[in-house]
Amino acid sequence: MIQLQNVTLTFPDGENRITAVDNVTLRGTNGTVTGITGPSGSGKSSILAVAATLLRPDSGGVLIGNSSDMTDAAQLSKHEATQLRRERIGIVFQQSNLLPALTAREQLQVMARLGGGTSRNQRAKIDARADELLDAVGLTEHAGKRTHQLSGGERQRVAIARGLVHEPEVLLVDEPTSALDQERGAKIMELISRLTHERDTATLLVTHDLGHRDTLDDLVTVVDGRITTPIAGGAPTR
Ligand SMILES: Nc1ncnc2c1ncn2[C@@H]1O[C@H](COP(=O)(O)OP(=O)(O)OP(=O)(O)O)[C@@H](O)[C@H]1O
Repeated sequence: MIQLQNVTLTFPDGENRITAVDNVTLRGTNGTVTGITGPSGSGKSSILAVAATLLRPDSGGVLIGNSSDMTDAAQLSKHEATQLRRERIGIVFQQSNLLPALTAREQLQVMARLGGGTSRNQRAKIDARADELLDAVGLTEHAGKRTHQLSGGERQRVAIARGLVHEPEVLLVDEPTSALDQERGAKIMELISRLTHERDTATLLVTHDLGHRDTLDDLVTVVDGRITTPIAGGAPTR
């Protein structure tokens, strides 16, 4: 589970500060995809960056885990936050940031080794997991291809597999369909939904595109940094 609790985030804006996230409380539970939608500039990516521990909020908590093993990521040092991210959070952000020199399989192996050990046994386990995930996203045949040899949809699938290879509890996805046509976008959303349910991750997914509403388990709308509408059993607001 991930829960943002009364999170506020501001950025410097000349002599003032702009409030990008305004007292947001939002919960993502295991095995569900929670969509976050809203107009451009409303604070969606900022919410995701706080959830990813990439930005520390001015105030509020970022609770990760279940009640027996709960961490407030907002209280961690930079080093501790990096460690938490490598072990417990999967990130699939815009422009999937795949490394051009690596094959699809290597992208996953490198990511998994950052969080795991380097013994021969651990490496073998990581390699097996990378192959299993490439299979889960339908890319076994493309495992040896480098980034420029893959289509946009294939790159997005590698990015999703990479986000899951260290078996995170939380998966954070920013606009996964923005570079894809309707059909490929629908496939990516179905893939994220299936993997979230199968792997029991708490997935937060930012999207403009409500054409894929059916693949979201919950949906919240952000306007001016605030959550305005929990829809159909959506997350709580404050
Ligand atoms: N690094 C930054 N420095 C200053 N202001 C920022 C920074 N990042 C975001 N902002 C501001 O914070 C607000 C929220 O931005 P954010 O990127 O979170 O919105 P968004 O809903 O994700 O937008 P979009 O849908 O266009 O990606 C905006 O007013 C934006 O200009």
